Amino acid sequence: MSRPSKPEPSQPATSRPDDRRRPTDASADDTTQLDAEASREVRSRSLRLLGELLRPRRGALALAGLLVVVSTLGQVAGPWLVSLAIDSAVPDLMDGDVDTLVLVGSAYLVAAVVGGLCAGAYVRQAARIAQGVLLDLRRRVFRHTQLLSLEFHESYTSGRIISRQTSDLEALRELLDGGLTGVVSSLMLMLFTGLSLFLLDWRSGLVLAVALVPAWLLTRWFQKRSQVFYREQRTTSARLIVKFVETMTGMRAVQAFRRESTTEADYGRLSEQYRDANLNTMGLNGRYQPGLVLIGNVAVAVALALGGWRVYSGGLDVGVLVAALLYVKRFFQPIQQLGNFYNSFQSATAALEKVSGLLAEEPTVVEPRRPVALPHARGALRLDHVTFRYGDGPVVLPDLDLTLPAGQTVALVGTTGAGKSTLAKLVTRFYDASEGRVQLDGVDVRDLSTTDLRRAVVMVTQEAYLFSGSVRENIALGRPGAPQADIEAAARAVGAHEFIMDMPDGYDTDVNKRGGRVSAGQRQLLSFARAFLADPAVLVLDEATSSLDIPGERLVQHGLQTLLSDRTAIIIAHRLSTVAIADRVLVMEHGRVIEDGTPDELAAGDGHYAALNAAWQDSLV
Ligand SMILES: Nc1ncnc2c1ncn2[C@@H]1O[C@H](COP(=O)(O)OP(=O)(O)OP(=O)(O)O)[C@@H](O)[C@H]1O
Repeated sequence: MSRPSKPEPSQPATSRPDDRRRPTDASADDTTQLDAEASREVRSRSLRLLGELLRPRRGALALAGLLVVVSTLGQVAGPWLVSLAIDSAVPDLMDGDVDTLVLVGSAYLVAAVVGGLCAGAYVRQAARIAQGVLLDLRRRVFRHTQLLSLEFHESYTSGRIISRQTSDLEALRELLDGGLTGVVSSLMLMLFTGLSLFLLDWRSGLVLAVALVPAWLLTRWFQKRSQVFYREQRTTSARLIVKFVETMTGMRAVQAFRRESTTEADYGRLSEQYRDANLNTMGLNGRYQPGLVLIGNVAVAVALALGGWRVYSGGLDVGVLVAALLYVKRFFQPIQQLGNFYNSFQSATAALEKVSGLLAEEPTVVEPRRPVALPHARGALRLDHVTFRYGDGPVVLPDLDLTLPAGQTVALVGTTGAGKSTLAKLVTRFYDASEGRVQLDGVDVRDLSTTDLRRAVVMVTQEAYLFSGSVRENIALGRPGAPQADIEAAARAVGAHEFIMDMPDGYDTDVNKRGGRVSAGQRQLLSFARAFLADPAVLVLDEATSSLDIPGERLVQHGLQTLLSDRTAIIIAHRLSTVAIADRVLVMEHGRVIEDGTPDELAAGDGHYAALNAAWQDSLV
């Protein structure tokens, strides 16, 4: 029997019902427009996360604050000391008194040295805080994503998860690494420079205040536009990553269905959109920055003209004018940095919103608070009036009532979409029943600890996933810490020992290196060995559909029989040979068991199984 292969987990969840998406959860994170309430919620969620990350670092933050204040004071003291030097020290020197100049000069030096040292210490301190926050976040995102139930992973594409862990964390890194440190010191510098100017000469201060009006208007204009452009930049970049990851992970399907030109065209279109979004933001910067420089220079010119006139008419000392001009000039320099920062701030806010959305997702399958201990399960299974639907979707299993005695081998057969895999996912508790319960040895699986459950029930999936590492490590996953003798015994039992010994380094062969590549059948045998070593009471097996050649199938069949021995087994069967070794066959359709009996009984009848069996027999001729 052949059937279409399952959707790759990384493929977009096009068939999933979208109506259960909440505005604040991670599935809404690709939306560019949110309504007011949703965006408030998203913002407060991001701020909560930021608070959680910063709270343990309060002391370090206070120290950074102190360092930045001292370094800024050191910087703003400069122009004021210059004015003192011009207006007092130089005249004193002309009168033969050198002390003032020495005093002012020394003060300048001390201010410069202390300011410089504190600025350096501030940068290092800020970097330590930023890196600590990023480390926490990176670990949290990874840990959390691993903890989330299969339901989440089946609906959230892997491209999007990769986006969270890479480009979103990268945006936060950029902000924390460079931007934020610079902006805090820039803001401090502007504040202190403005204050010093007003204290030194309030009339020049007024020139600055007037110049701030167009600068503020320009900045508002810039902010509004860049907000849109920046969101666009981030969404187009995320789409690009998603497309890339999906194409690469689904490469086999892409090539098999000759989708190369379509995917290339799609990717090219997304790349162009990304380029346009980048050009938009850069174009905006190209107008904002020169605008600010112009306003700053006009302010300096006006302050110079007015101040020059006042010096001429005796209302202002030259030194004060020089210092005032230095202050005005300095005031505008950091604004440009603020403009730049605003961009990375935008990306980082969007990134934080998405990351906090991911972290706000909760596992749908939760560990019981007070688990019932089941250290040695026998393997008796019961599905007690189980009804199941994915999320708010249609009912997939309606009121299924089934008893599987310990030690029975049950083959599940049925049309595609009948609910066989769903049944397997309920028994292994990757999902919880919507109604009714699944029991193992009379205990509801929701009351078992994950450790007991995973020890008692093991699932061998179609893909027979191998982790990077040696053959030995891959088998040992069944029982971590198992001695070599047990690993080898497991491999021998399922018939994998011979081909393992033929590999370049035997059990130490790396499965991902050349020479370590294994065939589909061998891969299955390795996963059987892993399950054999785990020795569970219940085995759930999604039999591979890949057409093995006859010797390969025989090998796998033999391995399978040893693996089953006398444990309870549920096999989603695709081969007649597997069904034949089962004690019982369940034929499923639309989530219901429509036939139930031994293979011989059912084959002798005139139901679905008999027809299926006849077709199988014919295909063997
Ligand atoms: N993660 C999911 N989210 C929503 N619906 C799902 C999900 N997985 C499966 N379904 C739906 O549930 C129904 C049963 O699917 P299931 O995979 O259990 O069938 P199956 O009998 O194992 O089919 P196949 O032999 O093709 O694997 C199908 O209609 C399918 O579309």
